[in-house]
Amino acid sequence: MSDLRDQAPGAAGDAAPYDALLLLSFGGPEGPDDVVPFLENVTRGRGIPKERLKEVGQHYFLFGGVSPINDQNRALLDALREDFAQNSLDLPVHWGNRNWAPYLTDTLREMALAGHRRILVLTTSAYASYSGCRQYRENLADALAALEAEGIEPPRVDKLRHYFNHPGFVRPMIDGVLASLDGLPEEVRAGAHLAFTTHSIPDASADTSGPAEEHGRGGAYVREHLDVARLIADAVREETGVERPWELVYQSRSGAPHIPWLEPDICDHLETLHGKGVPAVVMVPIGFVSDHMEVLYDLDTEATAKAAELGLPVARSATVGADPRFAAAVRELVLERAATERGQRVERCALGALGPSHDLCPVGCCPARAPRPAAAGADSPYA
Ligand SMILES: CC1=C(CCC(=O)O)c2cc3nc(cc4[nH]c(cc5[nH]c(cc1n2)c(C)c5CCC(=O)O)c(CCC(=O)O)c4C)C(CCC(=O)O)=C3C
Ligand SMILES: [Fe+2]
Repeated sequence: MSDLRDQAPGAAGDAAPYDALLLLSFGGPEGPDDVVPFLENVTRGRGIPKERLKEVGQHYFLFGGVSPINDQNRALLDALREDFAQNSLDLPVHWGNRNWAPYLTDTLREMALAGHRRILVLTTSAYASYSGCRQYRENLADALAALEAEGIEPPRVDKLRHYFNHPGFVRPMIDGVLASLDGLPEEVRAGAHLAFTTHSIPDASADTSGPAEEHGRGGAYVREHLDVARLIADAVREETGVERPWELVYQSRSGAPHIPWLEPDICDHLETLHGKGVPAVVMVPIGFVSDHMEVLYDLDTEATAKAAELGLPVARSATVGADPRFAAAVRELVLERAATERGQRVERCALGALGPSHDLCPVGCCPARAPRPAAAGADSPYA
């Protein structure tokens, strides 16, 4: 039976009970003097070897000490505001980061003082994992605790569901792969492999990613990436009429060498494919929402140099960035969640085999090594 309230006039642009959207991201340095303090923020208490930090610092210095992530978030903010305005969704959009200015606590304080009481959070991470989900929820809990300590009533925060399988996230990447294939020399195009790539994480955090009942080898993190990779590979096959082999591989490993992280690494993978006589490869960075430093350095610089050394033609396909289809997807997710919170039944759009992700992370979802308070989940100490 259809719920009449679903069709109520005016409901299309109604974000109630939410009164603001918060874009929550990683943050990055904006000049050479920022690089070391930024890396200190990122790695505080996380046991990254000094050598690795020096190396990663060099990646930033190679680009003038400027991470691309902040300008990409500014572009996403513009795209969201434009999409909301064009679709009569009256919802202010704010921005705060985990590791660099504008810091999350400062943004939340401004939002609370401006009177926002129910805030919906969009993170720049599409998949389940400790780094991409729970750690942001811990950051939210820390920020809310800081406001409380200042005598400010903390607003209520909810987090949008994972959007890895939303068509507004997947479709732009399909088009990116098609464009990359077009850019390859014609004689190698049909034989090109697709190498889907994402951030490596420790095996132990992959295995415990997602809700507890989904834990197991690779966990939700690997399963979600495999689902997106298969969706893109299927669409590309349908649209080009060519069956291309594909694999999910990893990049940007850090941590101590004796701790197992997800493999194979993209560079080793390129070497393996070259050894097998594969004529070309499209690297598809499905793990990244925009062209982060991991994309500019680890793929466009390091892996591309490796391929040149091998004499293997490669292309790197586009990330979603501020694509208007992604902005529209965020609007749909906001309206979906708002309607759900109002007790209405809504369609939850999702492609692939896994279905729409949960709204509320259950207890035991993507656990931390050392438990800490996390907001916007079933185990949140806040309402
Ligand atoms: C899964 C995942 C994402 C994707 C989801 C998401 O987007 O959140 C992501 C994103 C990002 N990671 C970033 C940068 C860094 N990540 C590091 C370290 C680590 N990342 C990890 C995982 C992830 N990271 C892990 C398990 C570590 C080990 C230490 C720890 O357990 O915390 C380090 C320390 C040095 C190093 O070891 O590499 C840096 C500098 C930037 C900014 C890039 C820019 O400036 O454009 C972004 C978007
Ligand atoms: Fe990272």
